Amino acid sequence: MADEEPAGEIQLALATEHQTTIRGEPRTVEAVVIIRGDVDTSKYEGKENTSVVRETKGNDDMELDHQIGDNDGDNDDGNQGTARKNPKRLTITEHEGDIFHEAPDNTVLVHACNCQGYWGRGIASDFAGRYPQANLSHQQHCYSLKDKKGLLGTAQLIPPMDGTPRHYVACLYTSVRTGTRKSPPEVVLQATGTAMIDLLRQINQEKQISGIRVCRINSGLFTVPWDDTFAVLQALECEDDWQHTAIELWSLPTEKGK
Ligand SMILES: Nc1ncnc2c1ncn2[C@@H]1O[C@H](COP(=O)(O)OP(=O)(O)OC[C@H]2O[C@H](OP(=O)(O)O)[C@H](O)[C@@H]2O)[C@@H](O)[C@H]1O
Repeated sequence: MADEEPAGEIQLALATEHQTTIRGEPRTVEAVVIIRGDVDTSKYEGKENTSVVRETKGNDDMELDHQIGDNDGDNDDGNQGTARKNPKRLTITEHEGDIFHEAPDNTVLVHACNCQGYWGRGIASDFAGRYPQANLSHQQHCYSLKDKKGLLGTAQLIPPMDGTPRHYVACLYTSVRTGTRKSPPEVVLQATGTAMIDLLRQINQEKQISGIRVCRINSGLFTVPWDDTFAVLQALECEDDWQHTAIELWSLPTEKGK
């Protein structure tokens, strides 16, 4: 795990400059430097496209309630502010089987992620094996932010970049960390709502998407009861002009009926 590595610095020169948007702010990153411990970072001052990230220790999850999504009280995420009459909801269909199996080109495959930039275990490790370039994009996205927990409650939609079949990979940042330091369930659930809306907004700006497949996010290593996450998804309010509001929930045969 990153926290256990010795002090020092790691430089990641990105193969291609990375364009990303975080909370509406466009960012361009060409190199990432990860600092651990007492390292002089003054040589990186003025290098605009270099993101210098300092790894921090300590459990910061409890600060997060105040940092999820847009908390400025306006109504720009479709789920805050004044209630809408008869809001459009997601159409959710349930499917049994492997989420990856025969997924058509231009399907979005959705999973939940920590904000640290690694897909270590669970279905995340399957994504890492199948989509190595998308994994790199995910890492760059996380390391482009000085304070990674700012990703909580946001989503990253990664376009197809690993050959065929052409699949989009979507990361819902629903917990800052993982393992024993994962975010508490109420934080994960709140983040799931805002992240899913963020993802749907991005999906609905894409022209070629053919479908959206979601696994039972949060219900494995994040240990949030599936019914709670399902209720969050059912309650989401979609924008009226969104074309993509149908999601497929894929459950493994062992999970069906639970
Ligand atoms: N092929 C397949 N098709 C369909 N469903 C499949 C499947 N394979 C597994 N599932 C199910 O997919 C759900 C999610 O279960 P997971 O435990 O993976 O994820 P989660 O969302 O609770 O937690 C996220 C953290 O897990 C990772 O691990 P690390 O932190 O990296 O170590 C990440 O990086 C995050 O941090 C469970 O219902 C699994 O049965």
